[in-house]
Amino acid sequence: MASTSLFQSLPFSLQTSKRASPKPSAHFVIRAQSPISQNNAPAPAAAKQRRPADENIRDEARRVNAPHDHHLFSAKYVPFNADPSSTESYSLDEIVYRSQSGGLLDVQHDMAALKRFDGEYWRSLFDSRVGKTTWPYGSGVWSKKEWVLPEIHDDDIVSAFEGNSNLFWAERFGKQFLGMNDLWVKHCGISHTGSFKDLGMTVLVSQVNRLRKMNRPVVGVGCASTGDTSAALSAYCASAGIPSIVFLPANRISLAQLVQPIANGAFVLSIDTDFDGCMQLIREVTAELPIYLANSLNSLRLEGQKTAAIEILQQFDWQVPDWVIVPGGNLGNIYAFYKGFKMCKELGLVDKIPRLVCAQAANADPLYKYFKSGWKDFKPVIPTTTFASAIQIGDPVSIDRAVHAIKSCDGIVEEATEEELMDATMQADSTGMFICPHTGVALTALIKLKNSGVIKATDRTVVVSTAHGLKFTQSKIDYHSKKIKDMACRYANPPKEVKADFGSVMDVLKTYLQSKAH
Ligand SMILES: Cc1ncc(COP(=O)(O)O)c(C=O)c1O
Ligand SMILES: N[C@@H](CCOP(=O)(O)O)C(=O)O
Repeated sequence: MASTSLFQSLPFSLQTSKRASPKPSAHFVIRAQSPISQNNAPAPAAAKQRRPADENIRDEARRVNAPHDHHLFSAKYVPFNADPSSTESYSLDEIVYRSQSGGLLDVQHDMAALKRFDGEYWRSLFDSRVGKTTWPYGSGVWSKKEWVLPEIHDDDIVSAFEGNSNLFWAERFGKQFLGMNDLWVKHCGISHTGSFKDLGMTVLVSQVNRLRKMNRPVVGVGCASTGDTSAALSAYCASAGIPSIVFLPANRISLAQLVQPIANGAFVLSIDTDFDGCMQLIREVTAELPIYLANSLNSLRLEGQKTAAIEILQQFDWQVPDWVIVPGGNLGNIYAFYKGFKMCKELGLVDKIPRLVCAQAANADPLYKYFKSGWKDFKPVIPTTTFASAIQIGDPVSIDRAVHAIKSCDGIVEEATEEELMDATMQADSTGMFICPHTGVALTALIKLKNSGVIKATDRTVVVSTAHGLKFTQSKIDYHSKKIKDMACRYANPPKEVKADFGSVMDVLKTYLQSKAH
């Protein structure tokens, strides 16, 4: 449709958006009743009427959200980083994970359609949806629906109102350990299933829900997992009544992660191999059976994950941090962050993007080695055991995406030894956080880059925390009990055993208080 006829068919607020930057409503902005008063000053928000008792929030969305929002914007699969002359593309309703040449795919949005609205429009729209229970925009992912899966019907969305996670000012950690004043932790792990995977899984499972309603051959959804993808997949599938199948490397994931898909009713296969072995198997299986692939090889997932980057900008009132540090394993997330930041720049919400750091465990560091070789020679590695077990991955499926992201933003790859990542985790915990070992990997990268002068004391820096620390309690217990072989456990804080009498309790307390007195 030509842009002029499109604009003619739309209500006032949309037609004038380029010039007037209208304030959108909490629902989708394209509605006949514009909230802009005649002199263009924001009108006071009218109190929303409580919906009728027999109506739920999905019904309300069906009644209130304008029908236009499904047709204005669109997205399709294209080969990742394709030559501009390539015409290869696929509808998001097709079941396809690879390009004709066997390469990765990417979700490409109709940027021309999105650019009909200026940066101020998008900032206001996204800001207007935060902190609400409006379906589906109460989710931090679906509050950016036009940039995620624009064509899906609100009715098909499967959401736990994920996202909108805390951007935590790490005041004491920054000051005490780094001399930094502007250090932040984006707590993506404080989420429905305890990791950032919820952000991508709501998108993927929603699309599966749509495909099943269209009678596409999808009987179940499957993934290989180091624990977090399977937890998210099983929860979202259970919520939509869709069968989920998870391939887990036997004895390589934490108990808290293992129990999640079991409790959510997934079909759990514990397989005697590592993650890379499970990944290979699920790829073969999904090529043969009507099981939809839920790993980040499927580029739909990254559309949800990229909203964490947009959220960071939004939480800084659309100011851009200098650095964002992301732990990397299968390497989808580092690209998702890059894509989120890049879209914000391209669509005029911000004028630059941050430099990204991808942080890997030294025991599973193929991207780090590639970076250090000057991008000369990529070789998968055989990873060895790491406390950051969710990133124990030697042959990451998104290697090309990660390299593109790092190169495009003048990024850096760092790594952390087991002792470094555990010490950093415990140091952070000692300042009131309770982080997972993967976040410890990211903090180690920060410590190294700060010590070498690459990151400056005044740089605004965000460390992405990818999972909840409560999923990894065993590693913390081992550390605090000083039970880890060849590790000094310098920050261990073991409980003091004390006899059950007043005198003994008083003695240990006096000694403790003396050690703490200034
Ligand atoms: C807790 C946690 N952190 C980081 C990662 C790394 O993310 P990615 O695989 O997208 O690099 C994963 C999964 O791989 C994870 O589960
Ligand atoms: N850490 C992941 C590994 C798989 O990554 P994915 O993003 O490709 O699904 C997990 O938790 O399983």
